Amino acid sequence: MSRRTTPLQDAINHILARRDKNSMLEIKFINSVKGRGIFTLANFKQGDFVVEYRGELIDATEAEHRRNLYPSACSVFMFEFIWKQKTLCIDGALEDGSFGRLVNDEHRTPNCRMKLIEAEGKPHLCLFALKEIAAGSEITYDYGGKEWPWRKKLKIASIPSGQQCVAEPIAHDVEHHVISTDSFTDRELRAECQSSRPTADNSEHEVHSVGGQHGTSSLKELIGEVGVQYQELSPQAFSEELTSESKSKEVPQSSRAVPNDSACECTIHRLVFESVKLDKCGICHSPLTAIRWHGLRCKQCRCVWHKICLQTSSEDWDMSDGDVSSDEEYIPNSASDSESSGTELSIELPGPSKNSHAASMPDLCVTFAEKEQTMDVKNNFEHILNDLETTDDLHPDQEPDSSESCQQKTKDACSEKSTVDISQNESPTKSTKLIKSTVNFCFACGKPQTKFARHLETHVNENAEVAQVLQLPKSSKDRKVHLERLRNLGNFKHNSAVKTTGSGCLKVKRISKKSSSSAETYEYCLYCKGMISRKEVSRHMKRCALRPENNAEEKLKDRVFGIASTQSTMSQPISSELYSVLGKMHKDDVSSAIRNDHYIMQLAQSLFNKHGSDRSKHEYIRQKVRELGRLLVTLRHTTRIHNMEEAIKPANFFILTNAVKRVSGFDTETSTFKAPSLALKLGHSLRKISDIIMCRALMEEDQEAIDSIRRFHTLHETKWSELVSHSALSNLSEAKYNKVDSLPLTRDVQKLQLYLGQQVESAREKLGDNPTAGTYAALAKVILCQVILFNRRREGEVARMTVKNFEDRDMSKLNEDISSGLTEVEKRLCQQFARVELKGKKGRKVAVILTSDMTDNLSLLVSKRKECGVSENNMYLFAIPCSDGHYRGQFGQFADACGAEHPQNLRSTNLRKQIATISQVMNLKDNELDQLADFLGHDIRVHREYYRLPQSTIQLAKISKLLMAMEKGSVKDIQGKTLDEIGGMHGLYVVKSAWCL
Ligand SMILES: C[S@@+](CC[C@H](N)C(=O)[O-])C[C@H]1O[C@@H](n2cnc3c(N)ncnc32)[C@H](O)[C@@H]1O
Repeated sequence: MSRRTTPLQDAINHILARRDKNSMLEIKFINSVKGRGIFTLANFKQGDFVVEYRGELIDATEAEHRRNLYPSACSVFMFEFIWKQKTLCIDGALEDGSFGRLVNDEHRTPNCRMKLIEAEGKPHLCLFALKEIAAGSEITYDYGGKEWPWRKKLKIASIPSGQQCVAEPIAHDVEHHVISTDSFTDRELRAECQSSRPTADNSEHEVHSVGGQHGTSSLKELIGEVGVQYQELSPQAFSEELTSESKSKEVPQSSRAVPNDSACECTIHRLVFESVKLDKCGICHSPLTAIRWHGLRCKQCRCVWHKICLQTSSEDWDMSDGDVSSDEEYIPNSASDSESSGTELSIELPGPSKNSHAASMPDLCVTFAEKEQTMDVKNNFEHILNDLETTDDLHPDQEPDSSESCQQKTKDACSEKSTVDISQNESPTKSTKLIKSTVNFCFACGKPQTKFARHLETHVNENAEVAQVLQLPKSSKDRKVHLERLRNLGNFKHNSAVKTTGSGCLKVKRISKKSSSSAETYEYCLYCKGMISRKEVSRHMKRCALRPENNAEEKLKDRVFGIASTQSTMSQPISSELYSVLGKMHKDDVSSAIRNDHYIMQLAQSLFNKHGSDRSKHEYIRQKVRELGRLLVTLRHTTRIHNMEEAIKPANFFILTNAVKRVSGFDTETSTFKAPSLALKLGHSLRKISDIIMCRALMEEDQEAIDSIRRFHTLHETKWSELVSHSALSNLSEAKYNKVDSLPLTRDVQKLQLYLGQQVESAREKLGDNPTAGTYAALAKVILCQVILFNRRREGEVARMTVKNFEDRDMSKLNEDISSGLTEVEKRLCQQFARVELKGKKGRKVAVILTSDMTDNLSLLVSKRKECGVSENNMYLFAIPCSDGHYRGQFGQFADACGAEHPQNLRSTNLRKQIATISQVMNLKDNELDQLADFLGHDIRVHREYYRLPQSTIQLAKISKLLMAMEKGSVKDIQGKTLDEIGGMHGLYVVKSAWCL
């Protein structure tokens, strides 16, 4: 009996294979504070190897160098330890899809413990189960140390985790003794796991020695060892650790929660509002994107945060200094100037963090309602975060309120409550907070302003548009309209950045008290670009001062889509026609993700540019973008990637492929996809998106982005096939193995033909007697099937035939010269039949032949359109009354009713196969076969390859004759004969052949 692999061996196997236990573990997004975590899919036993903390092994100097280079959110992944008297580090900053780097801290009841394992002469960090771990549990271990902010017993755990970047490496509680694979046995490991199960009180101090130094040290010794280890690892960090300790004693209780960033010693952050590029928010860790976003940066420690993240965690921050003004621009306190709209709002974005904010963070607005906290925050954040001021709703089309009345409203609102949390009425899952604001973002410099018109004066010399607007008379309507436009433009740009990065606050134009507070319920006005509640947007657009006169005919019902329609000179504008195409999608998180992703919308626009004029392709466009939308939703749920631009980054390639596999139902055990074609389609779409980003980068001359996309292309070309498409293609072809052919029987087809003929007759009579939408529909549906069946044409091609196609049918007389080459029967047929040309698959011209009866019936149908309620705008011949669509040629109901033996085989695809196959039996000449293929709209190559006698039949009936002849050694008998001719002569062999025994 084979021995069970020991945990140690198991660890080493996984180390050497650089593999995680993919079938036993999974990544899950927990909340925006903790981020992702690793969860079990199966049970683990005590002592089992769970996962390796993989990354790049580097020395202390390189680690130091990288720590200075990395944004703080990346350096939390650097895990330092001592090995053979040397300080080394595993740098897990690269999002390589491995699991170990995502395991979170738990110091009271961790279920795993970190061990050093030596394999191939190198140290590896591995987690082993401290106890039985049931499926569905989060894997945790004790990071060690004491100063992790999330451990503090404060109300929230929302301290910027990125802040511990420098202190973190020394705080990871890895065993500081090297565990050599020689001296370290599994028994020891298991025993050690048992003995080292930490208790709530002492877990932080427990360090166990195994391997070289067996036995357990006393607590005192261990604390000493940890101290020594601190000094050995990073003296600077150690002293900073001490400094922060002592500082925490000096500052008031509330400031203890200020992240003790040992790099900056910031107990008080000095915030400025800045446009940042590569840094991740210190709280939610997103985004890391080439697109700039607006964040608050501490002037001292250079850390950045999203405004909303900071707001949410602000109750634990000591900002007593109050120095939170921008470097260049002081943002005044509250009063809006006469030209500030004073009506703006900020909305927290929906997204992966939405629920988690609701679940795990204190509700900011509720917190502010508590008196003491309100004072703290008001004193310290007001200048920058004055979104929290309240003003009443204003209609933007109305004249703005005077500053006095605005202030009065502010006071009124404040007296009720410091802020108004409209979302409190909403369900907890829809926890979008609406925070009233007087801030507008300047379109020129991107900074938030409360005195917008006054601020614009600073741009008067550099921007002709601003100069023009500001020279208009102060109280003129024109000036107000143009200021409003510029205000919206700045907010629109801001929102675009927020949406692209997937996090932050959206500025909306005004809030409807009736409507939901979810950001998804806000849309853009096509004219002024103001963001308005969906319910009100049509009404607003009718009256929008910026609506051009020639837009009067524009259908206001057309959906105004989301913010991803970001219009920049480097991206193509999203057309209102595309909005209405996408507006027909089912409203769910996928469609929301689509409309809020800039590059999915850009891809949709490209598809629309190509195929938009063909209405039948609209569904295809929707399908394409929905595939990507599903991928994006998966990425958002399982990773920190929020948008397609981030997903396309080379560093995220593995994450992306994993997400594609997940969406396509990849099973790691069997290496099969549930939806292999989806995986392939996503590969193509991602490539297209990367091309779109490349185009933008080329236009912007953004070398960084160009290089990044080139690297992505290289990865896509070299790795995609290995990771995704190869398996997907094999799955697809394997699915066709041994598939039973389901060709319809000729007698079934005849029954169907007969039945359809009868149905046409009765439907025709009914329509003649009583022309209603119902009788019209009955005739349209049955003739459609009749035409499809007769022509063996693709269902969609006939169904999309237009009235014009029908009216333009070829009714010309037969050319005399041509007719001389035809037989009598053929001539008669030409006189009887009409031929209609249509656009078929891949834009090929295909023909439909109509018998004289069919032509008569279709003419009747056309003549009754108006009476039966078919809209004049509906161009389809088989139009649905009161709709702009057409009927589908579905045989199902007719096939069931006609008495066929195998009604399930009576489908348009099978009927096409039947004619193609029977044509083989007829032994048509090559040119005849090509004519048939042309008529059927088949690519000739495809036709020859696929629509012949079922391969099995050909092999059994024909090739076998050849093989048997060869087996019998009678090759000379079959010389010069076709496969068919061999038949009779060698029939005898069939019985005698060994092949048949
Ligand atoms: C090595 S990473 C772990 C993976 C991380 N959760 C992620 O999604 O990338 C360490 C970071 O995770 C977060 N973290 C780990 N344990 C946590 C806990 N118990 N509570 C809150 N945040 C935690 C902190 O932000 C920390 O800086």
